[in-house]
Amino acid sequence: MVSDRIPVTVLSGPLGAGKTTVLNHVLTADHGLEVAVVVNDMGEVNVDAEHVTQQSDLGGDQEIIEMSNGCICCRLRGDMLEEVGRLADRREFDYLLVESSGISEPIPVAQTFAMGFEDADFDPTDTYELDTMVTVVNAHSFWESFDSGSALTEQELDDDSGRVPEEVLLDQIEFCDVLLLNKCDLVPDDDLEEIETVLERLQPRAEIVRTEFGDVAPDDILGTDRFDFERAQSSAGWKHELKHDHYHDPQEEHGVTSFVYQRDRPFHPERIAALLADLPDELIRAKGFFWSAGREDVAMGIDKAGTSVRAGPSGQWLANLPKAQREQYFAARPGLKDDWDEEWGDRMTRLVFIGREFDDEPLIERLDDCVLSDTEMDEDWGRYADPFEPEDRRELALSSR
Ligand SMILES: Nc1nc2c(ncn2[C@@H]2O[C@H](COP(=O)(O)OP(=O)(O)OP(=O)(O)O)[C@@H](O)[C@H]2O)c(=O)[nH]1
Repeated sequence: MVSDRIPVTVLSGPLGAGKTTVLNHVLTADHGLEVAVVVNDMGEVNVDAEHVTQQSDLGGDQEIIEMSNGCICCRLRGDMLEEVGRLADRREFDYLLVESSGISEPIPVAQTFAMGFEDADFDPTDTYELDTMVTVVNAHSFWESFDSGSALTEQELDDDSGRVPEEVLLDQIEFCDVLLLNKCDLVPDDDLEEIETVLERLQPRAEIVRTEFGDVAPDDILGTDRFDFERAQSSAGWKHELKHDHYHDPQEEHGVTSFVYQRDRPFHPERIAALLADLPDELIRAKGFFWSAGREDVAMGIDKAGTSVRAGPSGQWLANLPKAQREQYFAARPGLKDDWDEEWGDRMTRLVFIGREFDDEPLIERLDDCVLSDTEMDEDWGRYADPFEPEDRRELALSSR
């Protein structure tokens, strides 16, 4: 290895996807590395760490740090740094594997290793180098995760974040370098192809590896050198789609459809709010921004992950910025000028939809019905009711089963 820092692989993925199974598989594999392990579990007793110790023949010289009663992406961030700092002092290992809890959000965990954390004494960037972010996906329950949002238990969600399992799972999928599609033994090949196609749409940059009982080759997740914070952060499929310069036709493959919906006119606020509360169940992901008539001051964002839909004020239009500041954006990204409208500037709608076995045309028609008509374009939009501005100005959660 070129760097003398200790490489780190982080395993994420929902409860029961197979993270511990993968961990055990890798620990007992023949890779010649001394691996230290941090296991994060939300429960009082760290069941996972017990499993790791019981199941792997660690020969007594491997170190397992258990982090219970909290999540390493939030409450235990500082604690985790302390622990890995202590480990680093001894430096009796050459690789660090972290199994995060099912509800851990990958970005803060990655940030902790890539940038340190607040005023923690230990700076991990001196000693550690984030090598690979891995997400373990349960092929067997993948569709259920999006149908019912029941992939994680109530207890697992008790972390005050207010986020539903599908949102966390999508974060884990959209921010990673390697996707392990585990439990492939339980799913027919056709379904696996469909799931893989969805995963590719959600996260085109990741390497997808099919596994049974976590039987991954160590090289697939250790020492891959794939992690790059900037790239990981912009690697979500919807970001790619939004960056397409222009609208592209719906793409259908293995029953998976994705398309970008783009319009220059605003939506009628109440009509689009009603539609967003009633999106087809087959839609797995919807993301992007839209223009709501009467709210020329702010771009509205949509974030649909499975059955959870959030929409509300989320960003600035360049048209609202002082001219000098706007010019700076144009200088940095000349493409921005292409869609500039004389009257309305960059106000427009651009949404990405990714779904499975769904017909895009009826949805496009319904979206078009929400766009202002010619007559409405001449109305006083300020008189429209605004369903997107709740009192506390937080995002409006339209539906979350
Ligand atoms: N059939 C099948 N079962 C599997 C596979 N991988 C893991 N399992 C089983 O699934 C269950 C959960 O696996 P774990 O490895 O504990 O899952 P986890 O992601 O660590 O779960 P938490 O730590 O509780 O979040 C265990 O009973 C495993 O034996 C697989 O590929 N196929």
